[in-house]
Amino acid sequence: MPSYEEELPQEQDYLKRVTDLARARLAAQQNVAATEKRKLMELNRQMYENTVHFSHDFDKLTEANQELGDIQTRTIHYQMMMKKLALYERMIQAPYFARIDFTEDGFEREPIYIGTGNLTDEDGLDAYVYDWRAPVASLFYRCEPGRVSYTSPSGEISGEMELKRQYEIKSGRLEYFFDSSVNIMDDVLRSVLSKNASPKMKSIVETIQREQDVIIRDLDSDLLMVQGAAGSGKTSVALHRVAFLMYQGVTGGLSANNIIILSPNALFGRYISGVLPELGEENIATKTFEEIFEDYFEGGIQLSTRNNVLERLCADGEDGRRDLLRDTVEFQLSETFCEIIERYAQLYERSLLEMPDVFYGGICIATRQALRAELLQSRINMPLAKRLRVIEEHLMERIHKEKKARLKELEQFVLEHPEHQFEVKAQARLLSIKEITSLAHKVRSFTRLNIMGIYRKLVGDHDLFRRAAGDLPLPPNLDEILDFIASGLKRNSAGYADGMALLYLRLILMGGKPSDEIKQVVIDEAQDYSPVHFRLLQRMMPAARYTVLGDVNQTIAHEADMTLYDRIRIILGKQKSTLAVMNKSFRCSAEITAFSRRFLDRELKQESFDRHGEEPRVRTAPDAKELDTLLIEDVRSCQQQEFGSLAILCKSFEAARELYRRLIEQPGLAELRLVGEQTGEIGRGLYVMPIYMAKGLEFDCAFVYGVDEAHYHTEDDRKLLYVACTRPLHRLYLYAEGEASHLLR
Ligand SMILES: Nc1ncnc2c1ncn2[C@@H]1O[C@H](COP(=O)(O)OP(=O)(O)OP(=O)(O)O)[C@@H](O)[C@H]1O
Repeated sequence: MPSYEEELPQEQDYLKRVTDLARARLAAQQNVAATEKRKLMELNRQMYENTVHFSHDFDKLTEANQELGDIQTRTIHYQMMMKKLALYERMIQAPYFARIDFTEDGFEREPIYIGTGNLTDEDGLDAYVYDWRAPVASLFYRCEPGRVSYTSPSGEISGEMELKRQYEIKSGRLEYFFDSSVNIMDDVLRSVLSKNASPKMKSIVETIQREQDVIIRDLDSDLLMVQGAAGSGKTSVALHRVAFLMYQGVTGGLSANNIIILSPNALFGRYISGVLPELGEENIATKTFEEIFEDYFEGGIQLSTRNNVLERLCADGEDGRRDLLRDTVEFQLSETFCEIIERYAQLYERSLLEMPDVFYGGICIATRQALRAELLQSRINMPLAKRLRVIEEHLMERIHKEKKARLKELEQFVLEHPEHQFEVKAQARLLSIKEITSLAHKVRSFTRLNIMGIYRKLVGDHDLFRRAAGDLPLPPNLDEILDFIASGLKRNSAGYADGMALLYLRLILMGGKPSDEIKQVVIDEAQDYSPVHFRLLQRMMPAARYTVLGDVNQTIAHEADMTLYDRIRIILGKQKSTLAVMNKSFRCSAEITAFSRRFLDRELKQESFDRHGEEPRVRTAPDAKELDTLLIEDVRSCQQQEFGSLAILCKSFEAARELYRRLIEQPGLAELRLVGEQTGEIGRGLYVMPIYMAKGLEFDCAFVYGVDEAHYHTEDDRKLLYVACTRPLHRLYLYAEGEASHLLR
């Protein structure tokens, strides 16, 4: 076998060829792109001038419309050019990170260099670098040298893998390379994981693990679910999978507007926003359910956020009130509540929707019976709101038909009553307009649905609620729950759980907005969603495929176990569903993972990647002042050790704010920042925040404050501690005033 020194010149030579080629490509593409840009700008200018000039000429406007189509096509083409330019720029810096030598049965040995994009020669026949998403690259992630096979679009391909090599290339220079075995791969991963946390999530393309790769490349499942321990790479896998599905775009797969990523809050959305661009893909906007609500209600109802509910559930307060809020929210987001809303919607249509006789000029143009008959005869699978619109149109047509005759009557009326302002015809027309306007208003009072009003009627009338529920199981404290909901409803604003129920009611009564273009829905932190969320998605995007990732041990203020995944499968109703499990945590050191294990459901195993650090420490003090002193000491010590991101985690925002006020006074802690609902982004530095806002994020060091028995003693608290203790990569400290909670034992 040739030695490192013998191989080095060949490798350097290959790198030079590849970077030279990337440079040449970049230069050529830059010229083409510059010409294309000029053309596009010229077309845009012409289009603008023509549209202004011909704004009254229909033919010219049609022509302009066609031009607009051309511009859009050229813009897409231009964007693809820009993507290529970015790829060549990346390749000049580091064109590949791995190589495998593969001899396909019946062919010659071929070195396959793997990077974040494809690079071929001019005619596209010889590949210099393969994209990590190409089928052959899966050998690098899944196999050891020896007899191997991979799945390509044309079927299973077998052969011999002779070499598996990794490279460190910086600024176009080969720093070193090594031939990898399992142990060496682990060393590389250990070195990657030992680094400090970064403010934005990073790509893991060079160290994707076998079980992660299987999930990333799955093309068979309509519903792919992943239960993964904290820090096992769920979010990373989700984003690499999105990049993979977009790569399939070349062969008829997905573009950015075919994918939606649901994120628990805006802060998390921003944290993950760097990964796809780093992989050379367009970023995909993440959405929260609060934003989806806003898309439908368009500012008509102000919705309070889920974080707001979590705060009320986690903050200090009267236990009874908190329990009632928890019961209420749990019930509102449940399957039963959805079922009740569905039954209520039917009841509303059949017997609660009141339609009066409609009179015009003293004549009945439609009786209530006729209107009801028309409603029932209309297409039953059309949402009620649409059928009512048809009725409204019919009524207005009838009114317009009678208008002339009615005008004659009104002229006669005006003649008989001489005390009017204008001449007879004008006065009659004025009366006619007023009459029709008021009638249209009356018609709309029953053809236009007021979702908030309909919902308020349901939750405000206990008998009606029970009637709608029929034989469904109801909570024992239903009356209390309904009073609690009704008292919280305002005219133009709603709590988060009300909002989800309102959205569900709206989709049933008014139908969804067409969103056939969404083909893949990615849901991270799935354990935070309830049946209503999955039912909403099912109604909004029935044809989409789903990737759902969660950890039932990380629920906050509600219960979840492995049956969560069965329920998701049933609600989404997908034929081909798969549940994968990822147990190994890559985020925390082995000591932190071992410590966090005490908060886990025993049935779910959790392993740690073999990376070691200091043991977590539980610190206690008799009063808050002394406890603060210990905390400050630890924070300073971590800062001196050059840890860049530090988070002090409290049970609620209220507790975080109180601690913030005390600490900000301390010398040397001026950079401390309080993270709340309004915080857009967090970078390196020292933060204090509620645990529920730290979900999905990671820090070098975490300081979990206030873990005394009084604050942490329930099952919910146990899960909250699990979330908090699995945030740090390197250091974990916990602080209790008096005795620490028994949950820490
Ligand atoms: N194969 C890998 N190679 C390198 N780093 C990895 C790998 N898998 C995961 N990581 C790292 O582990 C950390 C945790 O990953 P990630 O946030 O995706 O986990 P998670 O399961 O979503 O966590 P949580 O349950 O807390 O939401 C990140 O820093 C990520 O970069």
